[in-house]
Formats: sequence, C-alpha cells, structure tokens
Amino acid sequence: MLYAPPPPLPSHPPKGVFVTGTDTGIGKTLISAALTRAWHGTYWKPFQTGLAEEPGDTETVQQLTELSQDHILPPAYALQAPLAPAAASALEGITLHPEQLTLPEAPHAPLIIEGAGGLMVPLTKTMLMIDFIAQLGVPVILVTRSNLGTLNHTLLSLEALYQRGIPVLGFITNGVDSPQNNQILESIGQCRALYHLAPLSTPPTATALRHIATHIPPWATMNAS
Ligand SMILES: Nc1ncnc2c1ncn2[C@@H]1O[C@H](COP(=O)(O)OP(=O)(O)OP(=O)(O)O)[C@@H](O)[C@H]1O
Ligand SMILES: C[C@H](N)[C@H](N)CCCCCC(=O)O
Ligand SMILES: [Mg+2]
Repeated sequence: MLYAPPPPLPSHPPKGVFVTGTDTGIGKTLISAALTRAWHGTYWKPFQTGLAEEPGDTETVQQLTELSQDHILPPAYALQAPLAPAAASALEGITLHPEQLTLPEAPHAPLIIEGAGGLMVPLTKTMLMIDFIAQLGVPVILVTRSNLGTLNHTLLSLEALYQRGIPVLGFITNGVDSPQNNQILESIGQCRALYHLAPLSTPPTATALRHIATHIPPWATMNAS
C-alpha cells in the first residue's frame, strides 16, 4: 500500500487546481483546456518550454476553449528549448525564480494551472515541479495513461504527492478506457477517477473540446470528499 495516506481535501473551495501528469505529452493541456472551458475559469501555464518547436500551451488552450483573453494568463517564463525549465533556462542564460511566484489573481475562478512534464521536473538546481505545487498550496488533478503501465506511474505520482501533503482532487485517464485500472487506482491510490478522455480520431478542435467539457464534473463537486 502507499507509504502515506491521502491528505484531506480542502475544507473550503480552493482558489484553483494544479493539473499535473505522469509524463510530458500525457494530455495535461487538452485536459486543462476542457477544465477551463467547463468551469469558465482562468488558465495559467507558469513554465512554458519548447516554443522553438510548438506554439505553446497557452495559445493552444485559447484556441481550443474559444474563451476571451481575460480567461488566459501569460506564462511567468516562456523558453525555447523543448526541455525541463531548469535546462531550457540554463541554455538561454535566464535565471528562474519559482520561489517568488504566488497564485495570480484570476479574473474568473477557479484558476487552472498547468505544469510542464511531470512532478519531478527540475525548475532550478534545487526546486522540482512538485515543490512548486506545494508552494502554491492548491490541490492537484493528475492526468495519466489509461493503459498498461499506468498503475506504476500513477501510484508513484500519488505517493509523491501524499508524502508532501498535497491534496489530490482526483485523476483523469487518457487513452483506451480501462475500468479495471480505474478501479485499482481508486482503491489502492485512494483517489477519485474524475473523467476518462478517449482517443480523439482527429487532432483536437474547439468543437471536440466543447463536447469534452460537457462531461467534466462541476467545479462545486470537486471538493466533495
Ligand atoms: N485523447 C487524445 N486524443 C487525441 N490526441 C490527444 C489526446 N490526448 C492528447 N492528445 C494530443 O497529444 C499531444 C500531447 O498532449 P498535451 O499537449 O495535452 O500533453 P501535455 O501533457 O500537456 O504535454 P506538456 O508536458 O508538453 O505540457 C497533443 O498534440 C494532444 O493534442
Ligand atoms: C518540452 C515539453 N513539451 C515540456 N514543455 C517539458 C517537459 C520536460 C520533461 C523533463 C523530463 O521529465 O525529462
Ligand atoms: Mg501541455
């Protein structure tokens, strides 16, 4: 069983949620867009890397949600190399100060914050993404694969979050549905399966996102333990 029990969910509605994942490319942006659209919230990607190769998650979320600009905050750091923030910033001679970042005022609550990669991604030589999550003091939604391999990845991530006292609102699986994996993760992970995102037959569109958003549980139900 996991080394630490799940921390209690906040007793009052939190200001926002941090969307993390078991990997890069796991679907955090797609899910963050769906959450932002469903909850009519405000999206923030504090650490964007890889702009040399892709438009950036902030632009993707704006396009997919079709929400007005005041639902989208700019990244705190926007870096070119498709690497961890610590590595990309070193390449560009930029010093990151994640320790100075606090929760921004969200024009529309809740704040949906997207990480970069997974929990143990270095932001600096001493600070990991999971440390930043703990610093912000918001609960987490964990995006994970649905297929073989997810039990290990997901439980490792939950263990790391629980050991740092970071509350987890639930997990979202991405890929071919596996009710058995969901049941195991809910049981051993003591964590709620919030939603399952099936493979889209085409690259995501705003229309597809609108449909996905209709299946996201209301924000008000997120805090119910
Ligand atoms: N269920 C799905 N069906 C089809 N395409 C998907 C699905 N989930 C994710 N994708 C696509 O896979 C790619 C990676 O997803 P996404 O950008 O959301 O990953 P990420 O976890 O946000 O990565 P990063 O760590 O870089 O932020 C994107 O092109 C996305 O559109
Ligand atoms: C470039 C990529 N799309 C993300 N922005 C950053 C992913 C960092 C992953 C680091 C690692 O876990 O090896
Ligand atoms: Mg992303």
